[in-house]
Amino acid sequence: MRPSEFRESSAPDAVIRIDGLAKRYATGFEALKGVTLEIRRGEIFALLGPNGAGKTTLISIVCGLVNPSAGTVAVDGHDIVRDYRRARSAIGLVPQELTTDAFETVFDTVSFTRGLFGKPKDPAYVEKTLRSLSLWDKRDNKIRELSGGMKRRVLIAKALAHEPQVLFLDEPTAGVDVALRQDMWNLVRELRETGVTVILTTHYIEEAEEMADRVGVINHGELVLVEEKTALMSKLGRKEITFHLREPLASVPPSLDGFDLALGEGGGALTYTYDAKAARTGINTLIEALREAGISFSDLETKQSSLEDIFVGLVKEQA
Ligand SMILES: Nc1ncnc2c1ncn2[C@@H]1O[C@H](COP(=O)(O)OP(=O)(O)OP(=O)(O)O)[C@@H](O)[C@H]1O
Repeated sequence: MRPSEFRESSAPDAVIRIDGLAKRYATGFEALKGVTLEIRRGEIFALLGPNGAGKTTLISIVCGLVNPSAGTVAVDGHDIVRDYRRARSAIGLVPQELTTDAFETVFDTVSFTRGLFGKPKDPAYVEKTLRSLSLWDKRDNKIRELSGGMKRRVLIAKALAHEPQVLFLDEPTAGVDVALRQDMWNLVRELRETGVTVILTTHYIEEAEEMADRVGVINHGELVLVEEKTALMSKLGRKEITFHLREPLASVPPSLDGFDLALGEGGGALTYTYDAKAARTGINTLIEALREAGISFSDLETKQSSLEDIFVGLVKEQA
């Protein structure tokens, strides 16, 4: 199966439906090559991918900032092209950095953003949002007077100002310290409790592991994998141990059949794949079995599978 043909079964309650989405920039570069994806209402979805994979392009199209070359996107049932305003008002976008409003107060900037979406003034809603983000005490502070962490919270408050159903977070913890990262993660979980669907982009596996219900991996403009987080993490937890043998083997002896082994380097290396998170990895038993089989090794090395390996594996599989 080619990555561009990747399809998941249709979700019963999808808040976003992306179908065959492609983007070719004016330079001729194909940033998206037919992405099909459904985001379920109320989930936290992490979009992972290396630099230049197409994450920002995908989000920008869904948010109406970039025009697609082909394909369709519906947000809460509204087509992003034909019914742009309604689709856009269902979305809150949290950018990476705050660029304006430095002299405005926290309360005013959030109220103003609400107005931009044509929503009537609702000081009670703004208060509730600021309280939920621990910003209420800072409501009369100017934004430039806030710490970096508080500024990030203001970005979220602004994105929530018009009561969107879906919140996009673009690299929410890029360049933030560990404490603030934990803080952001808690915040996102709390948002989900309120029924908001959250889609975040990240380079950090750890972030996806902590927060996401499902993970999508995008590479070279193609969605190469969409999986429940737990299933993906078990793949990421796999490790390899390679034994460099003193004497090359023609084949793996039958006494070692019970182990997940692969013979490489012309029979000179034996690689064992195991689950690093399992209570029993089987390494000790394997070493005993090797000794019993009279196989001795001169060196060994271990390797943790990374997101990169998963990409490589997926690309190979689908080539
Ligand atoms: N306006 C543009 N014109 C031409 N090419 C573009 C344009 N915007 C993005 N690209 C190219 O499209 C590809 C995907 O870019 P995109 O910003 O979507 O990637 P990304 O996954 O968000 O990367 P990062 O993690 O670095 O933010 C890149 O190769 C980029 O150079």
